[in-house]
Amino acid sequence: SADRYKDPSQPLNTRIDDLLGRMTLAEKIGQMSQIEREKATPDVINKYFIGSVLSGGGSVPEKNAPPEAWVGMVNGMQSGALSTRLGIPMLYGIDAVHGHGNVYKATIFPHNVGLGCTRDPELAKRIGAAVALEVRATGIPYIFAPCVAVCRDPRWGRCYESFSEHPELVQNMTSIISGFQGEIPAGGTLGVPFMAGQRNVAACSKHYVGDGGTTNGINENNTVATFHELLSIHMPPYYNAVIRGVSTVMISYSSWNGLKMHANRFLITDFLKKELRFRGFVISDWQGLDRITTPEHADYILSIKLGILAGIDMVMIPFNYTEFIDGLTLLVNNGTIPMSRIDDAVRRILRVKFTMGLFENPYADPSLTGELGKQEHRDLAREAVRKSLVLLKNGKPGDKPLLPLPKKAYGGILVAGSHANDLGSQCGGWTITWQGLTGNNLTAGTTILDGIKRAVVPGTDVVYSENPDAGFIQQNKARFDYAIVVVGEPPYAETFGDNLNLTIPAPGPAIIQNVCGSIKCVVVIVSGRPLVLEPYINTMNALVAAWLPGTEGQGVADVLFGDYGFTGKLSRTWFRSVNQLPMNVGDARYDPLFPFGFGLETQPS
Ligand SMILES: OC[C@@H]1[C@@H](O)[C@H](O)[C@@H](O)c2nc(-c3ccccc3)cn21
Repeated sequence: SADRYKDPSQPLNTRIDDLLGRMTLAEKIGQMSQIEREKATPDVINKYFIGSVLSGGGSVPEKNAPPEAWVGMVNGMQSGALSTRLGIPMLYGIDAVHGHGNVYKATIFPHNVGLGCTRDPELAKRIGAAVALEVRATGIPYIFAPCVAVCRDPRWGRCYESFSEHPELVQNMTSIISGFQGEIPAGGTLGVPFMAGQRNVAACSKHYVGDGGTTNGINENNTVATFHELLSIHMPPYYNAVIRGVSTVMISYSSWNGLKMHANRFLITDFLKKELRFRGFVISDWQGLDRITTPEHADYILSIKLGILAGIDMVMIPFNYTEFIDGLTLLVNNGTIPMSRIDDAVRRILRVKFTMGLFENPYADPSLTGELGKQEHRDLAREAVRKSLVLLKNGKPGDKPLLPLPKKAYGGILVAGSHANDLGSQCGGWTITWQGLTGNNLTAGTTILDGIKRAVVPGTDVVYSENPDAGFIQQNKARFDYAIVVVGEPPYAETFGDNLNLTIPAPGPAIIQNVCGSIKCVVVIVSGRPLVLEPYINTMNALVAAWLPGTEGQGVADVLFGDYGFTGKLSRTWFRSVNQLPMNVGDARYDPLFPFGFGLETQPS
């Protein structure tokens, strides 16, 4: 019979059943294998029937690769997949967690901690749609986003990837999935994988489950919680993600009450697949199987057995693919893993690939390359920056408000602090490289200082000094109308961001004390999370949390100078001292410097 699986007019399950029925074990296991692009030559993809390829953080075809280079790379790999006996297209995945972060000149949006402060699910959806277009500009149809972690301790290095400590706010921001994948139309079926068309991407809600609840925020560690606490704090965003038709779910490195999530059959199969009726595919994290054992990779056969039997469908291997393929083949052939488990995994993978139209559209749409870094997307990102900033203080007690700042400053304006003129630091981790970069050469964007200079009336003297010394300040303190001090955290990702003291890195505190001690100042904090502020807050006239705004630094000036009012509200509790942590809204003992939901407002001037 003609290959019915190739006929898009056939019902979805007919296509899946027809194709599955034709597949050898090797072809099935190939579909469950995701490898890193460094290993993914067309020949390897063809020979091992590889179903998916990824770019790890910073893994690019060449430095500053243009969209065309990405398209060429992905299409080359795809040709390897389509030349196999059954011609099942491969699925290329990448972390587009605040815009297409790995790609030179992509629009970088505020990280999720800032988006949570906008309280604007519609904005998040618009951002998702824009990110989907920038990802498609590079020929990629699948992203490992959104992270729907409910970060309960800001000492966690990934707290900025979480929309909020409050599960309901995270649930509301899952609207970004409907931006990435498109909105399920009225009359459409909720709760099954959905993708509207070829200007959308398949999404991945991560990391299932409880990644944001580990002890002391230690990355990949243990989340101690009753089942009720897990369901009420960490699980809610997955209900919304599944209903919105999220195509995939990624498993967390962390453990729940001492059991590795990657080996948790109850939560992956019995709860996510059966109770929540998730119909897409479950993907491991990078070497997630290896890390089931301590030390990691100590018994890879055991890892494969536990992970696959738990219900993982696709494995982000990502390098030792022959070891994985051989190991899984052995476990099926010796009856340890039943063919029914393999068929469930492949069925889910094929459902996503058929649903997203990958069989009909395996190659990139070259007409979309112009979507990367498009001004319209940058304007959207700038709007998101404006709405994400939170005004925490505006004038000392008894003083009149300092913000909005006057655009005319007769004596001039002093701008100080490393983060005023550092595009990389304002973007944070997952930007160009995995850990992110400092400096201004990493990609295209505008720094906070650029924005300030463009906002003030022409001729206004804007003096930038990264770390002005006491002498300079004494000589000039009568000169400047006011100062803007921008300090914060360096870029980081994952474990590198774990931090138990959460102090503003030096010389930030000294700059605050030196400048604000002599000149009226507004302090802008560029960070992935709340930091220790209490010792300095009285010297500041005004204080703004800017989070990790991304490439559109002008959005900061837009609200500082009153083109737009401040509207942002804290998505996280701002603690007084790390000794209080973890401390979240709703806790019996709750004594924050600024509570969840706090944010002063200003009117546009
Ligand atoms: O980039 C792919 C995935 C990403 O989607 C996950 O959110 C994240 O947990 C992650 N960590 C690594 C990773 C960790 C350590 C060394 C090398 C890579 C890889 N990845």
